[in-house]
Amino acid sequence: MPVKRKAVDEVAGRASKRSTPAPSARASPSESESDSEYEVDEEGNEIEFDEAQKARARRELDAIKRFNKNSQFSNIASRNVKHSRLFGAKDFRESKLKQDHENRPIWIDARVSDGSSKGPKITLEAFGPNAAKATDLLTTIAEPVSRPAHLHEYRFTEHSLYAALSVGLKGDDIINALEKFSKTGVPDEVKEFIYKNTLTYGKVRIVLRNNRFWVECDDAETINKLLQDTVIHSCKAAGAEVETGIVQTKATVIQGTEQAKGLTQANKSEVPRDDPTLEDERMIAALRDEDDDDDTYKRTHTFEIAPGKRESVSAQCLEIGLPAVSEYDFANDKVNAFLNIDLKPQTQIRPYQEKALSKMFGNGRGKSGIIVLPCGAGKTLVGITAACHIKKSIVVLCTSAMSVYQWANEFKKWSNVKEEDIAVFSASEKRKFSGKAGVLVSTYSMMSMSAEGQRQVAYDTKQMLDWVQGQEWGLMILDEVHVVPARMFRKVSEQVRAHCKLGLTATLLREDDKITDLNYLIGPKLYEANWMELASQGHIARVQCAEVWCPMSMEFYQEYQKQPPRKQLLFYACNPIKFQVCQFLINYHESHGDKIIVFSDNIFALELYAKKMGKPYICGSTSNNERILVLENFQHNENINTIFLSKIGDTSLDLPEATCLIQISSHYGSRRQEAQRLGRILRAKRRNDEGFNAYFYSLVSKDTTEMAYSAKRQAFLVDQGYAFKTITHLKGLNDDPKLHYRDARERNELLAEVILNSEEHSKIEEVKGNNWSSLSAGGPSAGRKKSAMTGVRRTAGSLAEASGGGIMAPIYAERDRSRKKKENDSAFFGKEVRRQQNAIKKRRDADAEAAREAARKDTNRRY
Ligand SMILES: Nc1ncnc2c1ncn2[C@@H]1O[C@H](COP(=O)(O)OP(=O)(O)OP(=O)(O)O)[C@@H](O)[C@H]1O
Repeated sequence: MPVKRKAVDEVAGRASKRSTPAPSARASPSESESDSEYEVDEEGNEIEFDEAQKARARRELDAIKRFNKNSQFSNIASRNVKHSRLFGAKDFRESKLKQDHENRPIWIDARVSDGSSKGPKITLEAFGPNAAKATDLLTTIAEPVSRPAHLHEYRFTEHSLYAALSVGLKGDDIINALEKFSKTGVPDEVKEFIYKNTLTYGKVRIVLRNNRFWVECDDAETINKLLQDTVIHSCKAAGAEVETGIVQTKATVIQGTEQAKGLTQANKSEVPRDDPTLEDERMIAALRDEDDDDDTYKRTHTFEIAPGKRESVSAQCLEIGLPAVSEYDFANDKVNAFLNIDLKPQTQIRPYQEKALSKMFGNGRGKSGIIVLPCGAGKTLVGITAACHIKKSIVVLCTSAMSVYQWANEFKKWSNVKEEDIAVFSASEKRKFSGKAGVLVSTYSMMSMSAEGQRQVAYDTKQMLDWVQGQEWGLMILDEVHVVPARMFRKVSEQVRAHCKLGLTATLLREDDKITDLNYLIGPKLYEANWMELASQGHIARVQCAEVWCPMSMEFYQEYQKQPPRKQLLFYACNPIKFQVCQFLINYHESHGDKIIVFSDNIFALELYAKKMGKPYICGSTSNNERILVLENFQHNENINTIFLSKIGDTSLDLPEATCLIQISSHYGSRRQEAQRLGRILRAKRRNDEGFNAYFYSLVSKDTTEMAYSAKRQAFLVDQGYAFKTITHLKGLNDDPKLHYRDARERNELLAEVILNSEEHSKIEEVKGNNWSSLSAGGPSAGRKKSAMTGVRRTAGSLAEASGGGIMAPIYAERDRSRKKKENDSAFFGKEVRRQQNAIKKRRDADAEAAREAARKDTNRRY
């Protein structure tokens, strides 16, 4: 029996088999009419209409046209979208679709600014034909804003256009490519925006070669214009003249790629080229960084800048509308010592890692900027490959002492760098490399301890800082770059004279607006990976996300409403129904072979849940040995399938066994924390098993402020394409006899505890002494060795800061624990003091127990 599919549906805006236009799109009637007369059978084969059917279709079409003519929608369109603008989104109905718009996947919004952000917006139909090629183009010329499953949104910015220029594209190339992919043509406003930003950007380059700065331009006219400016002219090196020469602009082959290993291009695993209708191979080749022999060499005009005048030239170039970009010509740097470092032969970088690096080394020179890859996608290897490419001294800055050792180990794991060529600068270890060039790994806080700083700098630290200052560094790698505030970065820049900077992060976002600082401090975002694409390729796990609504039990909700906001947290975190949901999910996933991490920022709730369910937990106060024990058991003991973690487990936790994550209390509306936590299960070992999914549950107490926070927290992940399902009811929850808090007495006791503790414990954890060395890639035992070696304590900045809400997320102050211990041990009255402290503690515990008992009785009486 044939299934009728009339193309009139399409005119009415409904979906058809042939095309999937954007919801508000309407093809011009002539195009629709020519398409209108067919039907398809169950196999999908087209069948011709007979005359009667054609007549009926025409009548329906006429009716729809009449309706559209009279409808309010057609009025909006004819009024040139005067009102639709009020709704924020672009209405494409007034745009004329191209004849073959079905083969073209992008919509371009003509508006250069929508009030909140600048730059034209592009919407990509990720399901349409040519979407893969259009994605290649858009990731090269625009910034991804949001990439859910079917419709992706991008935006042009000055920086994204500059990044496009740096891989050899020109303004005309960009417009021509857009024209090919666009359904409606490139609006004039957008062309103007592209020309304006590509005409000047990249025309002037400040190149660092052999420790001397040069101004470089492609055309003589621009260099003459610069020299006519009195300020720039005065910054020219004494006796320097304009030199004209040829420079190599071809991208060098990135190590660790198949190309580097001499494999043929034909064997490359890349996005398939499925479309013969679009023929601009040259543009596509540029996007894919393929060989383009014509562009290998280019003529340039240069003059040298006088020592110390680089900043002035840069500022003046900006002033006269010719912003200069900085490049490091490392291949021709004969002054700085060569570092013998290569990736090990067996190291193979992944296609997205190669793509990210090709943006950095697009024309054979090093450009500073930021690479954004999801947690667990291998940022470390990207940094190491960049180091192997530059082959000069490298400095790596991380957020904690633990990461310092991880980076040093990863260098040894992936590259052939010699042990003696790796220097470490942390609170507990200060080791220089022996040769002229090497790799130094340190923390932001160590490196920003300047002589004029607030803290007294120890002698060996000062020695080390002087040594760092006395070197020229080819590349500075900034790990977790989103946490670095401008003032700290300036301090670091004073210490480290780096020719090129690479920032690495998974979440280029903070709840304050400090993230834009990174643009001018480090450089533009060079590459941002698509989380969903990486998941579909098996590089990170596929994750099902769900928000589970947990109604508050009646007695809890009554008390919750009476509390001031600062005390409410404990009520919604300890909601007995939330507890039951958590227990139910744990039972369910354990029985399905999952390993589960439960996260709680609130320590009272963490302990309550973990103790009641008899599961191990780790928080800031847990000793290092205990942490290692818990984690080792989680990894290797089949009876330990669930652990509870406080926020100290948000980052740096490498537990590929974990396949399910449940969040019971979190840091308000922090999008970053949500993404970092999700990152803990993205590395799941079983990610390539057939049909495997990891699970991320966020438990939210219904009708509380937690719901608003939860929506905000999810925003970043939703933009990455994760769909959060809302679960309002768990089947079987009410009938499960094993669940706690099923009877009112038990709930009342819990309520009494919560009331009693709400003053003191309605907070989230302050991270102190967080040493995650045990969680490194080397596994728990590696961690044990390291922690014994380092013996450092780290205290974090304020909590708001840690989530990005303040000026600085974890600023770690490191100090030697052994010294503190010695001080305590040598205290003359040490023993007596400890005895008295124990007595006081015992008395306090007894008082607290008595108060708890009284409160319990009181609540039992009331409910
Ligand atoms: N090209 C590659 N080949 C094989 N393994 C890789 C490759 N790239 C990364 N990995 C592995 O992926 C895992 C995650 O890498 P890494 O720790 O660098 O991720 P990350 O992006 O820094 O994560 P996070 O943001 O959570 O710190 C590591 O076990 C690493 O060895």
